[in-house]
Amino acid sequence: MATIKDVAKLAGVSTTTVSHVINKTRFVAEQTQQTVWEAINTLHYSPSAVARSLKVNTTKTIGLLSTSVEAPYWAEIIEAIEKKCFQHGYTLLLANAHTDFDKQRAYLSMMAQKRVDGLMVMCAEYPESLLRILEEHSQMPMVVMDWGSSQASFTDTVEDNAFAGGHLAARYLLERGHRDIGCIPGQKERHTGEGRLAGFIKALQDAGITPRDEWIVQGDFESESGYNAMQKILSQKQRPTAVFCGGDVMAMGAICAANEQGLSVPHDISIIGYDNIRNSRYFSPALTTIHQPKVELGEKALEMLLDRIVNKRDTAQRLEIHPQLVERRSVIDGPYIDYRR
Ligand SMILES: Nc1nc2[nH]cnc2c(=O)[nH]1
Repeated sequence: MATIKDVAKLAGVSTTTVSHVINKTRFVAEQTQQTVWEAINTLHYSPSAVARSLKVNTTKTIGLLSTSVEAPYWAEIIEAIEKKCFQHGYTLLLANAHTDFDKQRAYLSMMAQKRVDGLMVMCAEYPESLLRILEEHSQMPMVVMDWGSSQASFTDTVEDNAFAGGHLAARYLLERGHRDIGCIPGQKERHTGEGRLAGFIKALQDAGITPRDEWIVQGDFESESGYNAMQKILSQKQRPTAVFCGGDVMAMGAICAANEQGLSVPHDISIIGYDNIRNSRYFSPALTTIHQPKVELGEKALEMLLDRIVNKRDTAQRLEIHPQLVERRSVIDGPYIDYRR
């Protein structure tokens, strides 16, 4: 592989001049620049990022400590981050730790050793042990993307207003004349599980309805859990007329369970999801859902992190995104439509 010395020799200049041409760090005469680039192209020389990093003390690399890329929700956020990183000339280093603490610790240490310029964190669950090691690594500029309203002085955060989104979903069902409403939330340990459920419960209580425990069946954001939870809800003597699923993928499982029991969504039971994953428009029926601004979440988080890196900001910032209702075909009017308050 050609080295910078080979390029300098072929171009008849010093290695310092080659370096200045590549990095545009000092004026070099037009003709000399051209000779150097011709030598670079002839030798297929590729400048060493390692050597550059040692010189300028940045690696132009962003680390992402995440959960998985398997679920569409994560995939859409990570895609947005990766695109933005590319636009800004950064390489994204992806570390899926699957809520495994040993893996999270190992990856954090690798990111630190690789001298990433900044760290994005999307670990889904934040037990004390994880928070402690994140704080231990807070010499790296950091943004935590899914930690809700939690405030920490060592990192930037993004508030996704999960409570407001759950409230919005339940309010919509109430306004469409449903009062017997079930829920399949994601894990309580996750802000998107607990926050969305809390908003749902509050909306029912505000409408004078006591949520029925037997209609709130725990899911885990996977389609199988939505399927099993819906089977459990439908096996009861009295059934709800509508169900709020705390994630679209669980809604997909729930629709499948209803269909297999000979029920039609929305005519026999209405279903509303959350996330507005790309494919939810192609569910059968097209899913009414709460839009989580995933692209905005990824982009805003990265921009906040770059601000920390480039402008050396060291005070914590918090940005917000806001969920929105997307009406499609999986909810119809319930039996109380004429008695709405
Ligand atoms: N799969 C998955 N989807 C989500 N949507 C919102 N939160 C989550 C999560 O933790 N996992």
